[in-house]
Parts: sequence; structure tokens; C-alpha cells
Amino acid sequence: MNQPDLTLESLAARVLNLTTVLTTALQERNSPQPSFSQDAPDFLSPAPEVQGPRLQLIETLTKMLHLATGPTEYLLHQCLLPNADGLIVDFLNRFDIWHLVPLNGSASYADIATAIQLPEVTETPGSDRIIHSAASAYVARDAARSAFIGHCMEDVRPAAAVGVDALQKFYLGLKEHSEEQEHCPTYLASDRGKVRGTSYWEFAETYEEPGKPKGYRAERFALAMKALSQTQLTAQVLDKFDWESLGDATVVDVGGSTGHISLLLAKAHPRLKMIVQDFPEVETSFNEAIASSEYASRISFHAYNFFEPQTLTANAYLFKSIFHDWSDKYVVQILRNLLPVLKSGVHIIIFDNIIPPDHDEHGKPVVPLPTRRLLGAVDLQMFVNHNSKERKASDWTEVVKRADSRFELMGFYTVVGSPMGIVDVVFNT
Ligand SMILES: C[S@@+](CC[C@H](N)C(=O)[O-])C[C@H]1O[C@@H](n2cnc3c(N)ncnc32)[C@H](O)[C@@H]1O
Repeated sequence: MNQPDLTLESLAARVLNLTTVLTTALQERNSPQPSFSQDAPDFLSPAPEVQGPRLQLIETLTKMLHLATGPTEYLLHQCLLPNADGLIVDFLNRFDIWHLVPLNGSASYADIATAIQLPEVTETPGSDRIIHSAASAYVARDAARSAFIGHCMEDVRPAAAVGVDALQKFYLGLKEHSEEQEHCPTYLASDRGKVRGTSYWEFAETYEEPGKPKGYRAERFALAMKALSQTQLTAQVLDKFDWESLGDATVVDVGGSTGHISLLLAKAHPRLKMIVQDFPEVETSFNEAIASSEYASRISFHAYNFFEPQTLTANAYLFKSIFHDWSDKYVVQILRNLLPVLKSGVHIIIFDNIIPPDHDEHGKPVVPLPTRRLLGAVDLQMFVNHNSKERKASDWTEVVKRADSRFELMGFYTVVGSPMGIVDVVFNT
């Protein structure tokens, strides 16, 4: 589509304007301005007055970069840079370079080469000493962030590399999208020369490698989920549901991993009792994360496979980032497994990505480009790992109703700056 208003000059003017709006909004909240220094804020304020212009600024800068790059170089960059970027991030993370450079200090290339037992690269650009930037210091400060990188680089990247192979092998000639889990690229991916041939969950639990404990990938994944929930305005989205309206209530956090979402809820709502359900293997990590917390008496663990009928009665069942891992036919099974314990009025709270409509009725984009790109990437990651997808509001309605007509959709709640939202469903007999 020809867009004559998108010139370098008009975009630059918009960048200037948005920068002023953003920095003023931060000043008004006494929030620090973003910087490259290692003590820069990890996140900017969640206020919509900050997040709105921030996302528009990223969108405008992306378009400017695109224009300045030009079509020939753009395609060249698209082919070369993602491979190089992935390789570099994987290297930094696997060799834990984050901790070989001291915070508030520096390290030489020679120091690092000695520590990781690799030959030193002789041609180093600029200074031979390395210091942390805001981004690397952010990883060095919290193991969960490095776990998220490890999951993306070591679990997902080998599968993404055979994504088109999976399309050719499993999809050629099909008229409709397959709902089968075993048609995802993960089944074709290889690690250390061995083809996985199994679901992501089984692979993560059973994968073995010299020098690493069995199941380390599953433990790392749980930690990665914690890192993810530190972004995406998780607490703000969680707040969109009126938890106090449940009164003295029991909430089952189905597939709740090590309990980090239950912890947030227990902290914010003293009348809630949380029960985290997940695979039995997760219990040890759950205990490590929750047992020493002052809220431990209100958060317990219950080993449960959500492909079996639910046995716990509760006032609400929370599914946080569960259903986007499963295609519709499995979501229907998981929801139907609640039926034996559901009474009228019980809430099923789905906390997941909600893909917004791309355009309004006038064809104007309604969602900032960075959010659309992120959702597109997560959607592809779900295909790669599980042959599942991210869902629009209409997809959520369809799959919930397909499970049982007594499930009533009460509302969709989102916040500016997060791709996630809450789908509130009530069981009505
Ligand atoms: C994407 S993670 C989400 C974890 C957590 N709710 C969060 O938002 O951080 C999916 C979780 O579902 C769990 N899970 C996968 N299959 C399961 C099953 N059949 N029964 C119970 N839990 C399962 C995994 O162990 C994992 O903790």
C-alpha cells in the first residue's frame, strides 16, 4: 500500500513529538529516564500515559529504520542478522558471559577467553575491555532472565530452524490446519545430533546431557516463565479481575508451575487460598520458591495432569498461559475435565494473550506495531513448540463454547502495553 505520508521527515517529526510526550510523562511520575547505563531502570512505568507513547515511538522508529535501510539492504539484513543475533545471544548465555564481566567493573577479552576455555579472538573492535550495558546487567542480576534466553535459544531455536520442514512434511495437501500436537516442528528438531521425536513437555522432562541433571530444561522453563511474568504488566493485567468479589475463596492455579502467579495473588488478596496444580516433578521447585515465603500457609501444591478429570472443588480456576500451548481440540478436553467439580457461578479465569483486531472499520491499525510483532512472534513460537496458536477474542469465545454451552463469556480485560488479557468465563447451569 502506498503511504505518501510516511517520509523520513514526517516520521522524524513524529519521533520528536513522541519523545517529548514520553519523557514528560516519566518526569511527571518522578520515574527515571531510559539509559544504556547498567543501573538504568529494568522497566518503564506501567502507566498507560507512558506505555502508549513508548509503543508508538518504537513503531515510528521501526518505520524510519526500514525507510533508511531501503529494500535491498533490508532483505539482506533479514537473512543475515537474525542468524548472527541468535548465535551471539546463545553464546553469551550458554557460556554465562553475563557473570564473567563484573557489575560496575570490566573484563578483558583475554580474561573471558581463559575462563571459558575458548581461543581468544585476536581482532577486537575498539577497547579490549568489556563492561555491562543496561541489557546485559539486567540478565546478570536475575537467573530467571537467563533462563528465558536459554529456553528461546536452546529449546525453541533448533525447532524453529525446521519449521518449514514440518510444514512440508505434515501439512502439504491438507485443506485445514492440523490440530495434532505431533505435527509441530519440535518433533523434528535435533539436539546434539539426536532427533527429539516427542512433545515439548516430554522432551523438557526427559532430555539428558553430560554434566546436566535430567529434566534441567523443564526446570529452566519454569524459571523462564517467571522472567516472562516480570514483563508484560502481569500484575496490572491480573488486577483487571475483581478477585475481592470472590470473598473467602479457594482458587486453583491449573498448570501454575512454581507458583509465582499464585504468590502475586496471595500477596494482594488476603482472603484467597491458592492451590497450584502441575506435574509432580514441579513440586520440588515449587517448594523451593514458596516454602520460605510468608504466604506459604495459603499456597499449596497438588500434583495433577489436566488431561484427567479435575478432583478439587474451588470458587475459581485460573489458567495462566496454559491454553496458548494447546490447539482447540486439547483446550476443549482440558475445559471439559473441569465439569465433574463445577457448580453454577464458578469462574474460569483464562489469563493469556488476546490477539486484538489488526484494523478498525476504517482500515486503520489499532494496535501498535511492537505489540503486533511480539504477538506474531509468540504465535509462531506456539506453532513451533506445540502446533498451537494465539487467539483473538472470537477464537476464545468459539473454543470455550465448543467445550460446553454452559460456559458463559463475562468479559475480556486488557491493559495498554501488554499483549495479555483476562477472559472471564462463568459456569452457569
Ligand atoms: C506455559 S507454562 C505456564 C506456567 C504458569 N501458569 C505461568 O504462567 O507462568 C505451562 C505449564 O503447564 C504445565 N503443564 C503442561 N502440561 C500439563 C499437564 N498435562 N498437566 C498439568 N500441567 C501441565 C507445565 O508444566 C507448565 O508449568
